[in-house]
Amino acid sequence: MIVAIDGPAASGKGTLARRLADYLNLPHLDTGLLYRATARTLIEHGQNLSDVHAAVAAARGLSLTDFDTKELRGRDMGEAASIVAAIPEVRQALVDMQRSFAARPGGAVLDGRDIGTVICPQAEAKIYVTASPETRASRRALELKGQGEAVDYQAVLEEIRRRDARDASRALAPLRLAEDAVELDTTDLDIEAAFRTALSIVEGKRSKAAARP
Ligand SMILES: Nc1ncnc2c1ncn2[C@@H]1O[C@H](COP(=O)(O)OP(=O)(O)OP(=O)(O)O)[C@@H](O)[C@H]1O
Ligand SMILES: Nc1ccn([C@@H]2O[C@H](COP(=O)(O)O)[C@@H](O)[C@H]2O)c(=O)n1
Repeated sequence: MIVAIDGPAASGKGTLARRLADYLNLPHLDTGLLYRATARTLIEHGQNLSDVHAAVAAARGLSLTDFDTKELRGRDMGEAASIVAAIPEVRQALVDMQRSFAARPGGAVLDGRDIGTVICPQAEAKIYVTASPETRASRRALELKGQGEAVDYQAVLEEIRRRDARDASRALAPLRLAEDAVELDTTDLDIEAAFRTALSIVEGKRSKAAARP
């Protein structure tokens, strides 16, 4: 079964995707890492984030095994990733890798911005995770504080709003709710409650798929 989890920045996609993948014993791909790693390669080589040729070469050179997640997860890399992610040729260069991952025997859980709409429109379960921008910013600020970073809540909120606006307004594969996705607003749900709700959505879709002739 393919489970597609999409949603805006810091909505809890990754947390839910990891928990669901563990529970369902499926491999998980955090597709944001692909865009973050593409941006990091450009930065490391002193190249411009809007250099289409260099960005496509960086995206094509990626391998799913060489992600140093901790470094890629930084705030600056999130912002840089959203700039390269707006380049249609970069998105195109990353499609096959994501689809191959999703096509693993037994299925997979993928989280990102366009999984249910573009990468895996055939996914059996699609969840669009949201929460208010203020809630997302406080959760992210708490996370960063826990990692020892000095955090300005207002700056985190602005970053989240800016990234969402860029992701939702790009020409190719913008962030949006797939027609057949279930929206899960976690503003008033803790992680456990959000996971239970997500799991019930997935299990509902799985039983429906199994009942189909
Ligand atoms: N329902 C929830 N209640 C409280 N905290 C949550 C909830 N869901 C996620 N979090 C926390 O919010 C933060 C952001 O979650 P997470 O990293 O899963 O979001 P994301 O959507 O994957 O982020 P990004 O878009 O940056 O990849 C984390 O610190 C996580 O522990
Ligand atoms: N399927 C995806 C996944 C991510 N992006 C872009 O990457 C940025 C970083 O993603 P995170 O999930 O790690 O925060 C994100 O802001 C998007 O611009 C994407 O376009 N498509």
